Amino acid sequence: MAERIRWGVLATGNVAVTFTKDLLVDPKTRGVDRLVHTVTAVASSSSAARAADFLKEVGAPEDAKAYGSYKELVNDPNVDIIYVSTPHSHHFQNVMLCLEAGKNVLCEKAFTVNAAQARTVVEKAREKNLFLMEAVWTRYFPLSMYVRDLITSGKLGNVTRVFADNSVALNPETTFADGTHRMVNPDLAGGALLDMGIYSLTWVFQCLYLTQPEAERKPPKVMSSMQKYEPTGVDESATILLTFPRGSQGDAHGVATTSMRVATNPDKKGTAGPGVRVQGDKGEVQIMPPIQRPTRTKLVLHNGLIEEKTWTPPGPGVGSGWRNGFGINLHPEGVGHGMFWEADEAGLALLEGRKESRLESLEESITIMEIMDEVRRQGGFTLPENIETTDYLI
Ligand SMILES: NC(=O)C1=CN([C@@H]2O[C@H](COP(=O)(O)OP(=O)(O)OC[C@H]3O[C@@H](n4cnc5c(N)ncnc54)[C@H](OP(=O)(O)O)[C@@H]3O)[C@@H](O)[C@H]2O)C=CC1
Ligand SMILES: O=C1OC[C@@H](O)[C@H](O)[C@H]1O
Repeated sequence: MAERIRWGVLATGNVAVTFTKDLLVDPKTRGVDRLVHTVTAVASSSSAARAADFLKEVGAPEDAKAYGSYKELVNDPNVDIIYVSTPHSHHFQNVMLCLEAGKNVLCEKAFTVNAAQARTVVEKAREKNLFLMEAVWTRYFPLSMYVRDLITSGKLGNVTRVFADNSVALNPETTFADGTHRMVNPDLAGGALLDMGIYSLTWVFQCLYLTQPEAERKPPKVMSSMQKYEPTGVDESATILLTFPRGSQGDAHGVATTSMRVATNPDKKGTAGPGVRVQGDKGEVQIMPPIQRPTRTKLVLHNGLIEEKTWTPPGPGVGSGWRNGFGINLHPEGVGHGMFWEADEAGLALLEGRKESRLESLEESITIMEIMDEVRRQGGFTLPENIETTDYLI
């Protein structure tokens, strides 16, 4: 008999809609029979009416509660785990609120705005013996598992280089002309690095760090360059060179790039080539963009083997559309978005009593935040003090 995971949703913006619709897809459609997800409550800081509209929009059960404040949500005894989907500027305060109230948490990326905040929430989760996970959904795709298996099985040989680019030409002066959108607004921790660069770093890390035996994982050295978006001072592009020490094997290099000025996928059809290249001495695997939700891979080996694969998330999922904040990206009917796989990992952890994800430990989330801190330091980019603080203000 499948066990029920009772979710609370904190904030009702774009990604919350997508995530919650995916959450409510029957897990059997993806071969999961140990659990079933349900939504028992949602909170909007705008109003209880907005929360009620959200519940209708996502097709939540009739008896789900709609709250007009996050505090009410974290105190609901019928919630096992809370999905935090505010802008990253607010993750630290919101995650602390949940943990202080004794709730398990799945928090959207970027986990926090800096490593000090990440360390603080991790300490709090451990002190309270609660589950905590950064919602980097890409890691949980079967496609990602395939790529990691190619690396650990030795099929690519010794993997010593990964290129990963996540860039979307957003035309920020026009798209975000008034400077208030979270992508460009420093008060909402705007900038390409924290929002999109995290996926480039995710690919580099899941290929060059997660695939190493735990005891041998070492943080990389960081060199980077950053370009600012003049109207608001956030970063519009970041280029990062990571050197992973590998002892006698020789170092491995990761090149992680991100930009809101140019595009990985200019025609949105993948014609321009891969967004990620994972290279070993026997060949490479390419991941076609968008790299946060990839559906196509190409394996190219030195021995002449070429293998292209398509990885469509099972449906019914969001079906008619995905609101990504910059417009609507349509998926065909019957195709899911793919956020359910990360929810399954969180749900299984609750059933098994685990306090962390198996595919991204809290130490790894902190290490990646440390790298983003260093990239911002090298680029001379700080966020407002009230966002960078580790003081819990609520
Ligand atoms: N995994 C993924 O694919 C994606 C992840 N994300 C991540 O999710 C987070 C949210 O992104 P997204 O949903 O696009 O953002 P939205 O702006 O669409 O939604 C954010 C929500 O947060 C709440 N909120 C609380 N305080 C504020 C504030 N001061 N300003 C704005 N909103 C506030 C609001 O909900 P309410 O009024 O109900 O409280 C708002 O609707 C980000 O951290 C982003 O990185 C985003 C897109 C895709
Ligand atoms: O996580 C994300 O993935 C999709 C993008 O559109 C969005 O900016 C980002 O937050």
